[in-house]
Amino acid sequence: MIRIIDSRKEDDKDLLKKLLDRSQLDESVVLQRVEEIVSNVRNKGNAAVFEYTKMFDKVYLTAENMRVTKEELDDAYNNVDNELIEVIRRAKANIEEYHVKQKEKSWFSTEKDGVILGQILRPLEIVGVYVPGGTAPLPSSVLMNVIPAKVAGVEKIVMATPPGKDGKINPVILVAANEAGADEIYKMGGAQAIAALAFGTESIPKVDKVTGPGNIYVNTAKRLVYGYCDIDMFAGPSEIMVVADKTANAKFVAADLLSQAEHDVLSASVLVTDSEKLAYEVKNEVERQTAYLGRKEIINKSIDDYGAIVIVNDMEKAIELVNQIAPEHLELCVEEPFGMVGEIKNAGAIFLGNYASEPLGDYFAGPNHVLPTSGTARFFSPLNVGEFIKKTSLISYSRKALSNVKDDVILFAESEGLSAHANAIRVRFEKGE
Ligand SMILES: NC(=O)c1ccc[n+]([C@@H]2O[C@H](COP(=O)([O-])OP(=O)(O)OC[C@H]3O[C@@H](n4cnc5c(N)ncnc54)[C@H](O)[C@@H]3O)[C@@H](O)[C@H]2O)c1
Ligand SMILES: N[C@H](CO)Cc1c[nH]c[nH+]1
Ligand SMILES: [Zn+2]
Repeated sequence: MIRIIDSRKEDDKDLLKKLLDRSQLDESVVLQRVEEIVSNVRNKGNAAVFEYTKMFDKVYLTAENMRVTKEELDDAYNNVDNELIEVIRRAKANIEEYHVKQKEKSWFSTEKDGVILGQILRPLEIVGVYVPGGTAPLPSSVLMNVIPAKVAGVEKIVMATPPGKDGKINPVILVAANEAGADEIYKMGGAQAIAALAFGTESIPKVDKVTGPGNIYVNTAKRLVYGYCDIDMFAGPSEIMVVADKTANAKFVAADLLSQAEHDVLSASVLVTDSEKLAYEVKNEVERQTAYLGRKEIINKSIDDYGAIVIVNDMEKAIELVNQIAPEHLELCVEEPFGMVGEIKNAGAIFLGNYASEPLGDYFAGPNHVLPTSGTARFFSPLNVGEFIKKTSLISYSRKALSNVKDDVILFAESEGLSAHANAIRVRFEKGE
């Protein structure tokens, strides 16, 4: 049952703490477990991937069956409705259109006296994208990972996703991967998949970056491989925070809270409102709607553990809570949502008004749904085209230009005791040069 916290009368500190740390597992135990998985995959390659896939996914992988074949892709098209394939194509078009706008360009600027400075942008050559599949296969996450990589111009996109108990990948996932342009698809999940992508195995190419959401094992593995390759962010169990005033529709708000609660028992769904009437209406709606939804076990557990309706005195307090929690998704169901948006410092994605329902962003609107969770929207951004691009600086100076600044550089180098640095400048102005 969703609890009501009246922050006008009681402390909300516990709620904050609970929402920001939802692993329910001892972090050091998870870390130790994942360290072992990552190191075994690094040292033993395929054999370790097979062992962990058998252990966690109950599937027997071999070097021959771990990669999705052309026949499996063709077969997937026979098992997915044409109508759904068309929806995937329309979603792809929207996501592509949005992400193309993120593309930055290389630049060069010519300063005075023969100085040319610039920045070259190049796509990463090979990336690994992780598509979660433990609690539900998520074809929409295929599009959200692969499309920005494609728009960036990445040459090879290697996808990993856990196989179902039958050893197969969900056909909609395969269709989405093919439509979006994934180059290779491997049937593996969890920490072992992240390690295999980061270090490579006999069958899996080593990648420059791993992106994508996942559970605590996936995210911990991403942290451990960071530096051997790049990663995007911590994208863990889904979250939604709704800020609503008396103008909001209780039915809509409850439905949107439940939409994220169904992802995972660790998902968080929080309403903050200055209307006591709305708070109780939403509570009733959450119960009424849960009764007719699927995935009840997950919904009930996540709502019990990480669901809350917080009544606040005013919207200032609501905004303070948003900025402390830094939610993955924030809905502003208030009379003037655009008036409030400037106050929000920390949120992965902001949905404005009663008709920008969170699932619209999950599937179709265009912005990326791979978003930072557990308070990390304080410093991480949504997955974007820039994540698949690296930058190189360019510096060109004429003799005259260097001569203008040589004394400054020499003095600075000597202040660090680095005489060879100073010398490299000085020799260029010795007699005869
Ligand atoms: N933040 C985002 O952008 C975003 C987007 C989509 C989904 N999500 C979240 O991603 C998560 C997906 O998690 P999931 O579990 O469904 O799928 P997952 O693919 O991340 O994890 C499944 C894998 O976990 C591994 N695993 C399971 N139990 C293990 C154990 N005890 N020890 C070691 N490894 C183990 C298995 O190898 C399995 O293949 C959900 O919480 C969902 O809310 C987040
Ligand atoms: N809401 C998830 C991100 O937290 C993304 C998703 C995929 N499918 C449905 N929803
Ligand atoms: Zn969702």
